[in-house]
Amino acid sequence: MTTAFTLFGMNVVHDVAPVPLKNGPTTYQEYIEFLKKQVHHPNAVTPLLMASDNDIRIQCQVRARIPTNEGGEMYLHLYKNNQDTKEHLAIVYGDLRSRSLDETWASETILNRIVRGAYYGRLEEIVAEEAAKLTPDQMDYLERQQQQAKAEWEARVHDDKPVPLVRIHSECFTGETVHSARCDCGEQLDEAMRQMQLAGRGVIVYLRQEGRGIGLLEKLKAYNLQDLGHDTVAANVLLNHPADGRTYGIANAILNDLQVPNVHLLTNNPDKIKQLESYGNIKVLERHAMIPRSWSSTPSNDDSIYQQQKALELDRYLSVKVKKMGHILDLPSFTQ
Ligand SMILES: Nc1nc2c(ncn2[C@@H]2O[C@H](COP(=O)(O)OP(=O)(O)OP(=O)(O)O)[C@@H](O)[C@H]2O)c(=O)[nH]1
Repeated sequence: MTTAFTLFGMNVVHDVAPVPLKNGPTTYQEYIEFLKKQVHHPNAVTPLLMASDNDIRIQCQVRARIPTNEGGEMYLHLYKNNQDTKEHLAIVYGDLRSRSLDETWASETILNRIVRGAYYGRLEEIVAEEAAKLTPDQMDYLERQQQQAKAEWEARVHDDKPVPLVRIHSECFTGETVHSARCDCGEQLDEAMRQMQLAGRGVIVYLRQEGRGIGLLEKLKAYNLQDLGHDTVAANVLLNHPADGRTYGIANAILNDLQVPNVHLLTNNPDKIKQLESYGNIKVLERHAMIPRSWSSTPSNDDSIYQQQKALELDRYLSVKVKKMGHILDLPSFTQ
């Protein structure tokens, strides 16, 4: 019983004392019915998707806090758009806010807003054992606390905030989930998160463009062609796909929604910079190189044959990105 209570029974940390409870539901069933009305308000409607300059429409539909193993935390933002059916994400560090998430939906309750993450400040449990005592007064309490938290957030916002670190990262199930050593994707994602956590501010736009846009099915076929000796570019082409089929219009719209007109972009890929800036609303003030970990030190002869073989595959992949895809990276002498 208490699990359901803690799901919805959250509040913003502030020094406002909870209002005394009165006229509340008296049974568990009454309490659940009361909360359901707040969460699934019959008249709450999704607003029209937000239009951006390039006619790509996106909307942040939900945001949630994610604590990480390293001790920091970020806010995951989930976006819908009018270009595809994918759930693109923004991993946000620090005080950046989504315009489309913060919009007020018709007839929504304060609990609607909290459940979809459009709240200010921080949430903490206020309801556990005594949940059945909750009353509509509790909603007024949340309402007042949110107004206060929003006012505090607005008072803290200054124009002179540092330019945020930004990474536009394409999904790589093999590199990020099953830790494939064929590519550096997992390593790059971890490094971007590490740097943003350290800086306290930043965004990783996580695009569902698996396999440079060809999808996992085709990427796995491409891996078999690579095992026959074709490189990562040739394998795509042999399967009748472009070497890189990705676009960055949705990333541009997401960054626009998060109100970051200037960015320091973590990338080696010139195409990302060119495409991102082509819409005219976002400027890449600095590019920060993503140097592969294995290229920042010379490989050791003590490595096992297996490790050397693995390193060879990754080096080949990285070299092709430099030689054939124009990535901006110095090739270490041992790959030439
Ligand atoms: N088709 C194909 N896709 C691959 C292969 N290895 C990795 N990928 C995909 O390549 C993409 C890499 O994305 P990113 O790391 O965002 O971009 P990048 O082009 O390497 O550029 P930066 O990392 O920003 O320098 C992901 O979508 C991976 O799934 C491969 O061998 N074949």
